[in-house]
Amino acid sequence: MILKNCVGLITGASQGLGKAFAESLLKKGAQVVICDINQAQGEITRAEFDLRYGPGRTAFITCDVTSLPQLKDVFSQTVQTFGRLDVLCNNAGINNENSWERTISVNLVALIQASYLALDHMRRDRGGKGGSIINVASMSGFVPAAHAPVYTASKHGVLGFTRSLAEASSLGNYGVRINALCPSFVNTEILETVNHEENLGIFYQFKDNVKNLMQAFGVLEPSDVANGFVQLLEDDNLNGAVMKITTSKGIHFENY
Ligand SMILES: NC(=O)C1=CN([C@@H]2O[C@H](COP(=O)(O)OP(=O)(O)OC[C@H]3O[C@@H](n4cnc5c(N)ncnc54)[C@H](O)[C@@H]3O)[C@@H](O)[C@H]2O)C=CC1
Ligand SMILES: CC/C=C\C[C@H](O)/C=C/C=C\C=C\C=C\C(=O)[C@@H](O)C/C=C\CCC(=O)O
Repeated sequence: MILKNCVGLITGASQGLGKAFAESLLKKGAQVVICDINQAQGEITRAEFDLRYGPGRTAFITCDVTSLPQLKDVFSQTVQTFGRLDVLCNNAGINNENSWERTISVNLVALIQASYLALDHMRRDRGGKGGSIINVASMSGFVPAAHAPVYTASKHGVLGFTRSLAEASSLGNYGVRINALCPSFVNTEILETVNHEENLGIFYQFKDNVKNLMQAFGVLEPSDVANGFVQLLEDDNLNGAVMKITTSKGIHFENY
């Protein structure tokens, strides 16, 4: 996909990885819609992008991705504002074993809902122009995590859903590529959750285990992951791919 002039929608993009993904699209000449439950930070990020990349290329929409009406409104506003939708990145995610139902709602259910809404706009077999969906999973889709069993389950679900929807898209000639991104630990706010019992709940006793993992495996920067994000978008041969990004091996793919 040529990213210049494309339109990308990224969930949970007020900060962290989503913000880095949005910026990588802007650098390629695309237009972006960033949506997030954190309105204050989202407005700050939009203003920052307006200054850096010019006004009118970034829209921010406040949205709780677990609300289907709000999610539908984001897609409608995206097409109303920029005329089309070429890229969806399901990035919004939380790590909370206490509110584990919400963790599943944000990390998996909302990702599924948004993927289906994007397909409604993109599918060539229904008059769309095709497109690309990137679902943000995690290396916890491969490595057990005593501190976060439900978070881990949500990311395993993202991988299964992504690979299966990609198969459906291929067999059904949707013209939509659907791939997964599995970063190892990245220097963002979510890493802070390991220090809070309100996040880890009964698994707080294992907080040192995950800190040892971070020590062993290292911590990436968002820009390292954004490079993989762009590769998944620009390489039209990739559909159903599971890209891993680690400090030890960099960008590589799971061969199932
Ligand atoms: N930081 C890391 O070590 C890794 C993160 N990931 C994944 O990357 C994605 C992005 O997380 P990070 O940028 O690292 O953390 P982050 O906590 O900085 O960013 C998450 C963003 O999602 C937003 N968000 C949370 N719940 C939402 C909701 N209901 N509706 C809309 N937005 C919501 C937050 O406001 C925040 O802006 C997540 O899916 C996470 O699981 C995957 C592997 C490693
Ligand atoms: C607690 C913070 C919340 C979320 C951060 C993130 O989603 C959780 C990650 C959990 C585990 C990360 C494991 C990282 C492993 C590596 O970096 C690899 O180098 C070693 C593991 C497997 C090697 C297989 C391979 O690289 O293909």
